[in-house]
Formats: sequence, structure tokens, C-alpha cells
Amino acid sequence: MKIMFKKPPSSPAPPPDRSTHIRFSALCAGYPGRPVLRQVSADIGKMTMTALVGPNGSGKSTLLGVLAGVIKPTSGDLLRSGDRPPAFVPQRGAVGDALPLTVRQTVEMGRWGDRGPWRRLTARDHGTVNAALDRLAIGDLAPRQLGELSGGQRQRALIAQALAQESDLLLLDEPTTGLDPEARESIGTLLTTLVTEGATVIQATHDLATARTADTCLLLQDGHLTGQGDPDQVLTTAALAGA
Ligand SMILES: Nc1ncnc2c1ncn2[C@@H]1O[C@H](COP(=O)(O)OP(=O)(O)OP(=O)(O)O)[C@@H](O)[C@H]1O
Repeated sequence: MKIMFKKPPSSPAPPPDRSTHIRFSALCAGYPGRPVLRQVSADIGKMTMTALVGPNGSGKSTLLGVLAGVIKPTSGDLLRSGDRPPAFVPQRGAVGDALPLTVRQTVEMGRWGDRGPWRRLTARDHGTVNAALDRLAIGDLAPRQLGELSGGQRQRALIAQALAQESDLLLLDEPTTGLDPEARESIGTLLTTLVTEGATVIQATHDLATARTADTCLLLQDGHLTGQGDPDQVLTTAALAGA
């Protein structure tokens, strides 16, 4: 799949090879009157874990929004392999606490991309939803209202919704922020397992320990990509001092 935006004709992005899941080049994006991402380029390999790091306001959520297709770049190229849209888990605060939805209904929404919001779910859809609930160990929470859950429980429900989409590309915005160490570790382990099972995972994180376990780190500073590659090489004291 290729999505092209306005770009100078002299800078064509070469097609990605088969090991690349996403390639973006010279991406610029932001909000009305507020440019954020400035000429951001990277290749994300298939079946890899990428950590998106950088200070508050550096553009991590904006980049995830662009990769998820919810923010339209103002220029640049974005190429993505695979036919299924990415599954996107936004930052905790971005999901309304007062939504009158049960956990099961929340996870069922992950099937809407295939089924549409008004069609009855098939037996296979229900199987996929149950498997996602089980995978996040929240089957017992299925009848509970989303708004009455703890932060960690709600985060599990949102990740289960993403799994129910059966996408091979998972985008998560600070999935473990505010969670206790045990919850952080179990979500981290799950994400690593998903990569070994075939998924490509990109997560924004402020947790440097998590970032150091990723295959690749992208360091954003003021909308510029100032480092990318092996976490040990990107997360240096000097680089972080500037972050
Ligand atoms: N909806 C919006 N409208 C206008 N400006 C926005 C909007 N969302 C974010 N911004 C601005 O865009 C810039 C980048 O924000 P973004 O949320 O991408 O940063 P971030 O790196 O994810 O930050 P954090 O670590 O705090 O989550 C910030 O200056 C922010 O104020």
C-alpha cells in the first residue's frame, strides 16, 4: 500500500524491500497553524519492536497518528505493506472514561473494520473477541463498564480491542504509562510475544528500560528525528541530555 502526499518531485522514495513493513520519508505533519513533524524519515522492519522516544511535545503521538492514518501529513511519503489497516491504541487520556461501553463491547469494536458497526458479529468474530479477552486475561471483566475499571484494566481492554483487529501492525501510545511494575511487565511480555508471532509493534514510551529492549529506537526532538537504530546507540547520555 502506498500513500503519497505533496512532495518535491525530485525526492522519490524507493520502494521498500520485503523485510520492510513501513517506510516513511520526509514526512511533515501537524495541526492547523502548528507544524510538528519536520522531514521525518525511517524504515521499520517487519516483525520488529520499535520504541518511539523523546520529550513531551516532541511529536511521538503525532507520528503514531500519521502511521495510524488518523492524521494526514502535509507532505512526504508513507508506504506500508499489508492490506489490513494498523491497530492503534491511543494514549490513555485520549479515550473517554465516561463511554457507556462494556469491556466486551469495547473489544467487539475491534471487529468493526471487517464487519461494520451495524452488522451482527459472526461466530468467528465472537471467537476472535473471546481469544483477545483471554489473551489479556480480562475475560472476567467482559460485562463491566469501561469507565469503572482501573487504568491498567482499561489499558488491557484497549489492547484487546487492537488484537481483535487481527492486524499485523500494532501502534501503541504509551501503553504502560501509569501502570504498576507487574502490569508493565506483563504488557511488555505480551508485546514481545506478538512480535515473535508475526506482528510489527511500534510503541511510544517514556520508559527507557522498555525502549532499551526494543529492536530499534526512534528519537524525536522538537519534531525532528535525531536518532534511529539500535537502542544502545540511540539512547546515549549525550542524546538524552538533549532530549
Ligand atoms: N490536537 C492538537 N492540536 C494542536 N496542537 C497539538 C494537538 N495535539 C498535539 N499538539 C501539539 O503538537 C506537539 C506534539 O505533540 P505530541 O502529542 O505529538 O507530542 P508527544 O511527543 O507525544 O508528547 P507526550 O510525550 O507529552 O505525549 C505539541 O506541541 C502539542 O502541543
